[in-house]
Parts: sequence; C-alpha cells; structure tokens
Amino acid sequence: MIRTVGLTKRYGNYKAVDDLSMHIEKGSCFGFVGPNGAGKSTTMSVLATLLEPTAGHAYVGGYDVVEEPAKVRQLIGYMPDFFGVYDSLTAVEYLEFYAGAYKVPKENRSALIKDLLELVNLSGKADAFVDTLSRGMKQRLGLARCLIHDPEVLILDEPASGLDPRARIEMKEILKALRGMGKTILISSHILPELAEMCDTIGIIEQGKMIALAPVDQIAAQVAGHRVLRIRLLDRIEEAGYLLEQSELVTNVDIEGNALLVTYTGDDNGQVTLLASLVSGGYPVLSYAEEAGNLEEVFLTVTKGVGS
Ligand SMILES: Nc1ncnc2c1ncn2[C@@H]1O[C@H](COP(=O)(O)OP(=O)(O)OP(=O)(O)O)[C@@H](O)[C@H]1O
Repeated sequence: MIRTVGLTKRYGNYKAVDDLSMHIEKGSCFGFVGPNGAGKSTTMSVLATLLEPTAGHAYVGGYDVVEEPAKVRQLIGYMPDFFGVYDSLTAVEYLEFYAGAYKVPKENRSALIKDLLELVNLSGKADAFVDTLSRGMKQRLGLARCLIHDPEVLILDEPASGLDPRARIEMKEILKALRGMGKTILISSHILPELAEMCDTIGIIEQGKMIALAPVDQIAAQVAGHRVLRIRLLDRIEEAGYLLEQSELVTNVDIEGNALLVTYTGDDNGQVTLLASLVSGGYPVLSYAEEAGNLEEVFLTVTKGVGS
C-alpha cells in the first residue's frame, strides 16, 4: 500500500532521508521510530505529497506521489506533528470546514461528524470551542479531521507526542479501533515500546537510513545479537570488565555501581562460557542476567552511536 524505493531528500547539502526503501502492506500498521532529526517527518511529508523527493520514488496505493499527488491525497489522511486549529470554531464547525474542503456531500456531513466525534471520544465536546480543548483532545480532533474523507491510509506523525499517560492510552485505543477498520497506518514515535503495542512491523530510522526493519515480534530478535548482560559482582569490577572485553563476542562494557553492563553479540552457549570464565577466574559473581528484551533497550542499542 505504501512503498518507497531509494527515497532520498536533501535540504541543501544535508541528506535528511538517505536511500530509504520500505514496503507497508495493506491493512498493516507500520511503526516508524527514530531519534529527533532522524528523517521521519521528512519521509512522511514526501508520502503526504507535501515535499518532493530529491531522488528515488514513493508510492501510495500504487500512485507515484510526484506524478499523481491528487490521487494520493484522496487515499491518505495525514496528521502532521504540529498543526494549528482554528480557535474561533467549535469542534463540529472545525470538522464541517474540512468536510467542505473534501467535498463530503452536505447531507452526509452531520452524521459523519457525529460518528467521528464518537470515534475519537469527543461527543461531549461537539459544541466546545477548539481553544478550550486540552492538548489530548486537540490531537484527537486532528485525528478526526484526517479521517473526514474516510481515507484508506493514515500517516500519523507522532500523534501521541506531548500527551500525558492517560491521553496516550486514549490515543492508542483509537488507533487500535482504526486498525480494526482495516486502515493501513504509518505512525511515528520516539518511543519504541509504545509503537510495539499497536504495530505489526517496526522500522528504525536514523540519520535518514533504515537501520532495522522487522515484524514487531522479531525486532528484538533481530538485534538479539546485541543483547546486554547485567553482571553484578562483590568486587574486582574493573578487572572483571577488562577480562570480558577480551572476548570477541563482547563489544562494550560499562560499569554501573557494582554491575557490569556487557554488550554481547554471541549466543546462549557463549554466555555460559563467559560466566564460566568469570567463575573460574575467582571473580565474586553475585548475579548474571540478560537484560529483559526491553524494546527501549533494543532501540537504544541499534541507534547507539550512529547519530552521536
Ligand atoms: N526545511 C528544512 N530545511 C533544512 N533542514 C531540515 C528541514 N526540515 C528538516 N530538516 C532537517 O532534516 C533532518 C530530518 O528532520 P525530520 O523532521 O524529518 O526528522 P524527524 O525524525 O521527524 O525528527 P523529530 O522526531 O525531531 O520530528 C533534521 O536534521 C532536520 O534538522
């Protein structure tokens, strides 16, 4: 449903998106995660036909975003990371304005707007002025706005950013409902675990390049080659760290209090050998454990150092 092929976008000499290729199946939810400035918004703006690529191609529903932008716009609902709302309008008036812009037949508008407000849990705020809504409510109204022409594809640039935990949960629930309706969703965030809860595929982008892309249940496994071991010792911490650094399966050792955080690229058998080398060397190992397959950890591991 969405495809980019060698997509590249430069701002002057700076490559914000660098030879990015990805494919998002119809009906799936693709989580686009990356640190600030990674190129998520730029990629999404190209897909939303607001920016032209410098090189490469992007397609939505088979339409080239440069060749047939009008067709693409009809297919997508795009929610930018920052958007203004017209404060002097009520929630209903705001949606009526967009329904008009998308030429929704007049006779259908009020039922449609009622349904959309219900979907985004804003029925009680139908006649409230937009400037009286909380940030979370404004975000949900923005989501309703991008659904006004019943698009098949949603491109949502950090829809949960700046929201408190409760508002994030509400947003997540709405997105799940949209998935249930069969929409294809491309959603970005800085927060991998949050995306993992609702997406089926995760792409991690940094410095304009896709550095990991896998089904959500495999993204941790994909980087399992870089798991982190936490080894607590009674003493001789630095010495033990030095010993472990000699292993070619260990790429980094950090000391945190009385624990070593060991970045490890081997398999389970190698871990046993590593522990055995500590024990046989007489190091007083208190505990030895793999850090839980924490997705935030995965994210930090794969993005570590690339952007710094
Ligand atoms: N109009 C512009 N002119 C010049 N550079 C830009 C422009 N827009 C973005 N950039 C740069 O391109 C890079 C990618 O920005 P982009 O907004 O796509 O990243 P992002 O992953 O969405 O980041 P964030 O999570 O902070 O929104 C950044 O270094 C940014 O400073």
